[in-house]
Amino acid sequence: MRRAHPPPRRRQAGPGAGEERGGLVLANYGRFLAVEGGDGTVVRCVARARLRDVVCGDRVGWVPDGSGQGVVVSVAPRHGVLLRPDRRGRPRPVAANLDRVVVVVAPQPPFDRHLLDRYLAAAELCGIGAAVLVNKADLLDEAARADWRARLAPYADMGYAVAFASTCTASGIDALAALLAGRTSILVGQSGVGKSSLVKALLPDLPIRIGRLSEATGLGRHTTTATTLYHLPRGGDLIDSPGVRAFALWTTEPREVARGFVDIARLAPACRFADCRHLGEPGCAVEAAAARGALDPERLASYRRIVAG
Ligand SMILES: Nc1nc2c(ncn2[C@@H]2O[C@H](COP(=O)(O)OP(=O)(O)OP(=O)(O)O)[C@@H](O)[C@H]2O)c(=O)[nH]1
Ligand SMILES: [Zn+2]
Repeated sequence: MRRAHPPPRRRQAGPGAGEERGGLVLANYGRFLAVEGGDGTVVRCVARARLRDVVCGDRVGWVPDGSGQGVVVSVAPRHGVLLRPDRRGRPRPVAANLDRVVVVVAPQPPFDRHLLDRYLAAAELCGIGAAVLVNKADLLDEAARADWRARLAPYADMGYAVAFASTCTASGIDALAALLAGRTSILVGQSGVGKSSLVKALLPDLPIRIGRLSEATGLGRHTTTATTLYHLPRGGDLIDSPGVRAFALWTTEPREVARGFVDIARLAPACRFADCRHLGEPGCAVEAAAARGALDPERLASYRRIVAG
């Protein structure tokens, strides 16, 4: 539960304490954060102990500690926090202030529809918009591309942007850059679909940026595995999260899971029972819609698989 009243904010005061400045968390290395100050410089910071889970994408207030490092003393209210379950299954933030989750799929490794549904449900539950990107489009002839369009048509109908790209031929990369411009996005998807390749295609100077970051933070070997925010050349930011690209939902509670399925959530108010779980109850409008072809039966199957745990 959120507290009705936030605890009073302790003021940083006294000799030697710098003035509070605004910053953006570029990366989180566990104990240390890389914070970009207003002037674009990057400072290594630690967060006040009471500030739990300061993550990549957070807008923070920080003060210099007098030795070239900083202390994060406040975190601005967030929107679009992507969660993932920790080892005990409790939701923990991965990144904050996200506008879009881009779910990357590809002809190779074999497409896993259930996984796509899980990613989209996670984005919905976190209140973040989502898009589906078919990478490795170079492997698709015209007929195969039409198959993919048909397969993803239900998602386009739900309002998700569907795009094609290839990092090999560079086709679709410009369109992807346009889709990402002006927003903060994160790429997720199963291992091997080409997320690293896409990040490299979108940020041609990636090794230089990683070098700058590790220089500024003095945390060389951590910088390639940490969740990191990069400014995109055309505006907007891309968060690359190598360690957390595959994630499960943190809930199997039917009503909560159903909120993650926009097509099911739209139908649910017509179910006979207000607390219908869409698991075979009489008068279930969701099941009826799947039976008459108004709901993709595979979406209902995905929903039921998540609820089954
Ligand atoms: N044909 C084809 N292969 C690609 C394309 N993009 C990436 N690949 C290949 O797909 C394989 C996996 O690419 P990665 O970028 O490492 O995939 P990833 O999704 O980052 O994988 P993880 O790091 O395991 O999550 C590599 O062998 C790439 O060369 C593409 O557009 N077309
Ligand atoms: Zn129902």
